[in-house]
Amino acid sequence: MIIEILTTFFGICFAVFYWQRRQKMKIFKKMSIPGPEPNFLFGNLLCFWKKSLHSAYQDWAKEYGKTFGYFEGPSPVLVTSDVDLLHEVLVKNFKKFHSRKVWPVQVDPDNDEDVHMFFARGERWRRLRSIANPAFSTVKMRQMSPLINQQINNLIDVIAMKNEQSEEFNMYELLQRLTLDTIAKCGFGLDANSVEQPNDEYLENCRGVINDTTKRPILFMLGFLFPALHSLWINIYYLLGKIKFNPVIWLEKRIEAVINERKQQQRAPNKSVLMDLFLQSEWDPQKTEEEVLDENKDVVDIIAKKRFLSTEELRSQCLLFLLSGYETTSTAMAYLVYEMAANPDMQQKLQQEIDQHFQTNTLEPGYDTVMKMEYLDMVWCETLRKYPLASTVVARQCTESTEVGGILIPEGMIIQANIWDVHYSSTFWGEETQKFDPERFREESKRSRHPMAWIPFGGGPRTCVGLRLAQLEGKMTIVRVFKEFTLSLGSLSQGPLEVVEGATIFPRNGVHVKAFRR
Ligand code: HEM
Repeated sequence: MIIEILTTFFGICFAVFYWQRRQKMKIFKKMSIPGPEPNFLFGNLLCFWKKSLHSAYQDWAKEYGKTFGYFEGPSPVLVTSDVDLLHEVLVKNFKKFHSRKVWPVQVDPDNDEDVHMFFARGERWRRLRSIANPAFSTVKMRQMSPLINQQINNLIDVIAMKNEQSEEFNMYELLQRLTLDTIAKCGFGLDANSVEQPNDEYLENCRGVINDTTKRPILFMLGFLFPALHSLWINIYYLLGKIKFNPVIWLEKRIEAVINERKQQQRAPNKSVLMDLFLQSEWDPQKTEEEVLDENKDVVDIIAKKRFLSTEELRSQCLLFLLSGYETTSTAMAYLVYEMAANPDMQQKLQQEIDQHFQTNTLEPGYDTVMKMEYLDMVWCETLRKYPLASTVVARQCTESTEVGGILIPEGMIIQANIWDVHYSSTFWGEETQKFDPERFREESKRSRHPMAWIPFGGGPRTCVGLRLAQLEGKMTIVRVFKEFTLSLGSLSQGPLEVVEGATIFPRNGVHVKAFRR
């Protein structure tokens, strides 16, 4: 009898659950948006078991057109490579699309304390972003140039050594070390030298964070399948971190120690160090909101509030900059190096431009000179067109139902930009989109192109805040490496470059090269 009652009870629960899911999954049909048929439990998530997001999106775009819908568990995601629709969502209607996609195992963007700019939304995002923006101004970039040059010196020394020993080496690995040292110096005033120290703890743990999602696939899958149980998944995540080593928690603690050390030193803030800018904005945790506002009577309340970060936000913001400063720029440079080594004629052209701007070997390229170099810019832009390595993060959640491009988007729906499809579209880039061709970025062709045709850094008010730093560091490094060396592909990087998707899309086996002194 009890067994029959239990069976009936669970049967009814399952039927209700099944019916509700199926109802939710009718949404794209009601909107007349095509897409792959979802499974009632997984949605279309099982497709990503074998394929990365960006390649599945490209395949689906071929089958269903520029705009289609799929499901992550029960959550609908509208994917689009329609540049007008993207412009509406990212730029024109930003007010209703200011939120990013909320991942199943991440902090609550509105209620948790330790939220950084990437996850924040609404007013909180506005405040965090307005504090971070000045750190990436042109003036700051000029101030950071000498610090970046110091870090590149170490890289050049290592390449010179490899050259003397006629050794093939993984340039991607070295570039990761360089970008970590640079963000450590420019971001936190730390003298790291992971370029010359193979087992650097920061590097190991940053790599650990980037690979974190792939280490807990079951937890992340559960999070996608049952998003309503968000707080359960996040608690399990932290619990696992206590039982088993978690690099995120390790880095958070180290950052906290660095913050405390810097506070105790009580020295004048260094204008070129990001953390000092944040420290000046820290809300003294001992003070109440009224006291802070009282001390800032000269400014209107809301503006006074806008100037401050909580201690938890400060720590999270620093961790965000450490990770984003390290991973993305090194990957972009690795692709650029690969293309230059694979295309010696273009490498030679780049070297000619470098030689025109820098006559001697003892060069210290700064912001103003590298920004003037036209061919370097064309090579940089074409690299990011061919390899939009952070494309999967360009997504927005609709916070208020609205019509865009003739489609009524309901509140809560995710709009995902299909950047690979845009960057490989023959409409903007001609027929040979697989070919690496910097000439696409000659000034005159740039002018006539749609503003959303090239968006490796995303678009609208939430576009990448570190764009200028990435560009400066990337270009300065390339100038110095190719001024001194000619690179050719090593035996381990012959053949087409295989890419793999993690936090970014990166070369699976690195970029192996041989260096020859010029
Ligand atoms: C080549 C290098 C880089 C690429 C390709 C890249 C790409 C991106 C992309 C696609 C986004 C999402 C934009 C959107 O949703 O519209 C983003 C956001 C962001 N990036 Fe970068 N990035 C790079 C370097 C950096 C660096 C060096 C930093 C900091 C030191 C940084 C910090 C951030 C932050 C904080 C955000 C979040 C902005 C917000 O939500 O307001 N990025 N980046």
